[in-house]
Amino acid sequence: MSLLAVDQLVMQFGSRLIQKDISLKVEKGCIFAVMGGSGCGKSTLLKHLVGLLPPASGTVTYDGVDFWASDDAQRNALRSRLGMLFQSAALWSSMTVLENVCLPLARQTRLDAKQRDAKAREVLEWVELGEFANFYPASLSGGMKKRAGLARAIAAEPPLLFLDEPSAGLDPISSRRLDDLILDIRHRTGAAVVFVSHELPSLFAIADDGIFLDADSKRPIAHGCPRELARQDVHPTVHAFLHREVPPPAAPAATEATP
Ligand SMILES: Nc1ncnc2c1ncn2[C@@H]1O[C@H](COP(=O)(O)OP(=O)(O)OP(=O)(O)O)[C@@H](O)[C@H]1O
Repeated sequence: MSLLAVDQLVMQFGSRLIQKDISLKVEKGCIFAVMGGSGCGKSTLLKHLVGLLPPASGTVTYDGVDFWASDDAQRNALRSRLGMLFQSAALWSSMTVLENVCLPLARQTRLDAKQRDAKAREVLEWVELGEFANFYPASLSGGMKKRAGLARAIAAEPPLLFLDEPSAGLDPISSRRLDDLILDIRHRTGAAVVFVSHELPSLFAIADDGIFLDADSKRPIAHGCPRELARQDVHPTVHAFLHREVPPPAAPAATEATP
């Protein structure tokens, strides 16, 4: 049974279709990339997966339990097994970095205050922010905020982590450090990671599997490891994305000949 399985998911806002036919599986320890051009629906897909937004149809199952068919108590139990890093890191600005990282420990574990403090400090050391535990988010750089958000996402050691563009806006060295950190988290905790990214170096360096969502046809047009997809004969849009090329113009739609 897969840690996460998505079957025939349809994403829609009102009558506006965003994506359909989304099916995927994520196994323990897998780093899974959600790829696609801007606006194709990657962040929306993550929202459906982490329980923030119900899909129009289709199923999302965790260890065989259908998330959206579950009752509130079951959903909350499933949500507590997921860690999430939002694009903006979404740290609480009125709390110190340490307090931010303690939050999921208070909600999702039975640790007492002293144990929570010790665990949060350990995780902050891990992301190299040990010295910044008592800083407020406003006094951190963009890369440090991302790492603080990552520390908060992993603190309770969830088996599944969702990261929305973790390296967006980072310089190449910070981005590389974040990639190494994600690999290290997988190595240390065995967690699976689902991440959205446009960053080719990150996609090639860390993803084992993935899905490519196409904005034009509004459905996935490739499944697989980005490194392997880059070597294969794939849809021209996927090829252009993975090789950083301008895609060839789409063939004009067939029209009836006029006399
Ligand atoms: N709450 C909403 N209501 C209506 N439409 C929305 C909402 N959220 C997103 N959309 C639309 O859904 C589409 C997909 O948005 P989404 O943010 O998921 O794309 P994305 O692939 O993550 O984009 P990017 O790579 O630019 O971050 C967009 O056209 C967006 O305008």
